[in-house]
Amino acid sequence: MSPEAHPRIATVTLSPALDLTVRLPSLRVGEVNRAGPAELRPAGKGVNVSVMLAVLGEASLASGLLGEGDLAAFGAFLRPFGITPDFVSIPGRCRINVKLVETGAGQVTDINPSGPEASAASLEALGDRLAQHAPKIAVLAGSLPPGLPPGAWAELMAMLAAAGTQVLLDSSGPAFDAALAAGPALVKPNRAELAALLGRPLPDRDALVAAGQELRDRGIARVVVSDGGEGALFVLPGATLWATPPKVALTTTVGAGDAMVAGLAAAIARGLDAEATARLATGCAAAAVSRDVGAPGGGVPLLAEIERLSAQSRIERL
Ligand SMILES: O=P(O)(O)OC[C@H]1O[C@](O)(CO)[C@@H](O)[C@@H]1O
Repeated sequence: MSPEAHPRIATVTLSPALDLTVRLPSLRVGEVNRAGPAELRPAGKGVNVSVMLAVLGEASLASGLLGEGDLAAFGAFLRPFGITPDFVSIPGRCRINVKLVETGAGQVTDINPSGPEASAASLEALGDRLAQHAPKIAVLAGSLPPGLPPGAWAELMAMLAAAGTQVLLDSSGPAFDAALAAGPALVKPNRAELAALLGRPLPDRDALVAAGQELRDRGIARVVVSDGGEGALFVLPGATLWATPPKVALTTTVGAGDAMVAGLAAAIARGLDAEATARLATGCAAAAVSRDVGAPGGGVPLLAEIERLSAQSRIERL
């Protein structure tokens, strides 16, 4: 089998989407808004992670549950990046997630509807397939489709445990909560998601660090908390760090967290130390924020830009 058939990293998206990105100077709610050309492209958290991994030179398997009517379009999008699509097909079409990028205020409004319903049998088929691939690392990312219980990620993790796969988890709400007990190797909530999980506000850096340590005490070896333009907290084996990215022009926040997760997956696959991990993940997120979303193919960042922003990120030991 070719090495590409067995990439060491798999991404799993249970509710992929076509992202419809519309750029306009400002959004006038309740009025007719005219905009330039819109862009529609395959996305969803794990899919975005696979694309960013490709930029970093890491082949990956993009898997998950995908509407049968979208398999061809996702395959055609992913293959040129060297990504191996391997979705379990479910009836219907995936959701269309709307991203309204206001160029004036530099803010993004996301509308993420629910996708087609998935069955327990489709999740089991996916778990079997992933266990056969036995990737070194699996990135489980995004929300759950209707039809699956909050324990869906935990169920997949149990199936991957026998294969010795390390799981990186980026989810939120009850699905995140339920997956914690299944022992992910890394979690990457943002500040709001972590506050929701712990049921208390996390108003400052001290509160975030305490919350990160709390998850470490629950047995999660790596806890990364993203905090927008402020940077991110990295509670990693041997070091607790805060990474601050250099100031970049904000084009879109869509996919910045996914880019950070890609950097984390690549860092673990490469055995990077804590500081190099924080640098790479922060550089990936900053490059995603400043990329030209209007460029053909959704403006995928260049590796050189990621390297520049990684090198310019400030790392503090806490
Ligand atoms: O699965 P969720 O949480 O609805 O997130 C999906 C959305 O998140 C993104 O992956 C950005 O993080 C978008 O591409 C996608 O529309």
